[in-house]
Amino acid sequence: MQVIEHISEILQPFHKAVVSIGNFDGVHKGHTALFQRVREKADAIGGTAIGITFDPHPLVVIRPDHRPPLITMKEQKIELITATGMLDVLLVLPFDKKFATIPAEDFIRKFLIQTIGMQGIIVGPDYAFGRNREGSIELLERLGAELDFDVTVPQWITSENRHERISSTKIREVVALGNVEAAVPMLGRYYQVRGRVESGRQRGGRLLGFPTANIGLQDELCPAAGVYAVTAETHQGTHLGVANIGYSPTFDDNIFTVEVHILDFSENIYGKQIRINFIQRLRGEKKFSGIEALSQQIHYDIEKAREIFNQKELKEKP
Ligand SMILES: Cc1cc2nc3c(=O)[nH]c(=O)nc-3n(C[C@H](O)[C@H](O)[C@H](O)COP(=O)(O)O)c2cc1C
Ligand SMILES: Nc1ncnc2c1ncn2[C@@H]1O[C@H](COP(=O)(O)OP(=O)(O)O)[C@@H](O)[C@H]1O
Repeated sequence: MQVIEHISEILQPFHKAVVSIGNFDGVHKGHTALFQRVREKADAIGGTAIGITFDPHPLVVIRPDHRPPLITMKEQKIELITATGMLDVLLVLPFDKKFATIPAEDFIRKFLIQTIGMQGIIVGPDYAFGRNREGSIELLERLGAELDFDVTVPQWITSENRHERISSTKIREVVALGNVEAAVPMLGRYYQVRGRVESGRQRGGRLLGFPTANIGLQDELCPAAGVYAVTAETHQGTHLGVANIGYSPTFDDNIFTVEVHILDFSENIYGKQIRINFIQRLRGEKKFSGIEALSQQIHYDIEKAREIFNQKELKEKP
């Protein structure tokens, strides 16, 4: 799949472009289903399957106070869309205030038709884009009749066990509540955060006997404070781990951290990139009477996490 991040790289329209446009935050199963339809339609006409997304998320530019926490940052979004194997081209359009003022009709005529060569578009049932969300399905259908492109609006995709439609909003809700398991059928994978290992308060290893790799989050969605069974991906591969999110109330410094103790691991990974995949929530954060009580509880957390990994058979193949 070709990734294009600057419009100037598009030198001529694509051959029979079939497109889907969206933020695709999370690249969840609903998004994958749309890409599948794009692939099928492109194959049917011998055309090019194209995804169009924006960076940063438009709300970050238009209404920063209403910006949603992101399920996937740009890098992971591109990786996941690539991994679906369904698209030929992904356009990641730089979104800024000027872009936000383009009337939807101009965007369709000048960009989608003239620049891209669009012959078909597939969008979800509530999709609208462009200034003031003028780019409605009605507008697409009206211009489709005039300019001769097809508009396909597939049904909502629902998750198998929840019977409700899959959406980035729903995924944000369950993850924010710590119900990371509920996100799995919607995402088709575990919820993941990524970051560079920063130095913390030097308590984990020395004081507690459980060193933790601390990472800082920016715009990402953060699971509710608490303790989780996780897998941690380092440059060495995938390991089992226990993560703690919150303020470590046993100590009084009141600093928010996202940290992971990686099981059976003793390397210095300061400055390295790691990824944390959330398998299951174990408990909420608690204030303990002291270091010994907290340390004992972390032992129990690790036992519980190992049981979960064994049940899920994550041990051999996390
Ligand atoms: C699995 C796990 C569970 C934890 N649970 C708690 C908790 O319930 N309450 C708490 O105050 N701190 C908890 N901690 C956080 C420790 O207090 C924290 O790791 C320690 O302060 C080290 O911080 P540092 O990495 O910045 O040195 C937990 C840590 C881990 C790894
Ligand atoms: N099993 C492990 N899990 C996580 N980090 C580990 C582990 N073993 C060693 N480390 C290293 O130790 C560091 C954490 O030690 P810690 O005492 O908690 O200090 P800090 O306060 O800087 O987090 C990690 O950033 C990592 O480089």
